[in-house]
Amino acid sequence: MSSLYLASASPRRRELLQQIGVPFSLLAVSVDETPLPHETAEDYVRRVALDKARAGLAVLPDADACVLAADTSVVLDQRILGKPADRAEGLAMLAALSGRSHRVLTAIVLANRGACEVCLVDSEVEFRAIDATEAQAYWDSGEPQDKAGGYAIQGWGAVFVNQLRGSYSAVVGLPLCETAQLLDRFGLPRWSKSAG
Ligand SMILES: Cc1cn([C@H]2C[C@H](O)[C@@H](COP(=O)(O)OP(=O)(O)OP(=O)(O)O)O2)c(=O)[nH]c1=O
Repeated sequence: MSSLYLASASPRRRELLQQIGVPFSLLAVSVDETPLPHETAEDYVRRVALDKARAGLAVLPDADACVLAADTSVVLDQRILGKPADRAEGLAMLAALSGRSHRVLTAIVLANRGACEVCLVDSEVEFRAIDATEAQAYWDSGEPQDKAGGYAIQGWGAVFVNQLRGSYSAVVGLPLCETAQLLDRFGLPRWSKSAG
């Protein structure tokens, strides 16, 4: 049976994959995450996830192994919100997200040397209004800094979310239902397959 490498430095993705009982090793990859001019948000997350998977395949220690990679972006009015570069950008993101709905796009890629599958998961998150004092306190907590859109639904940021339509695990960074389906297609083990 071939082994699986997760091409990610995200502790969230690692924890989510562990949650469904998948044996895997980690691969460190680094790709350029700058959006291309006129690129749609959907094309952007797909491309970046594919780039991460390709970068993983290029450094695979085992030629028969598979690579899993993902990319998550918050999208507001077609605008891609990545990780905030600094406090000012983080506060501007929270102000823009306050009191309205946005989309969270997560693309996952599972690939080996002979096959490559991509899946895009689109979720909608609605925030209640956030005032400036609360936004500043939230930024100062340190939680938003390495998160797309400058918040974490799995952390203190949960208090902003009054509605979610879609996949909670996709918003956190790895859609588990779709990931399990891809793993099954590649014949890779997860809890229900290995049980018994
Ligand atoms: C919206 C949202 C994002 N995030 C995180 C998930 C991702 O780690 C991060 C989006 O950035 P990504 O570039 O998708 O991932 P990453 O750089 O953290 O990790 P990798 O090495 O796999 O490229 O934002 C949350 O943890 N919670 C949330 O609610």
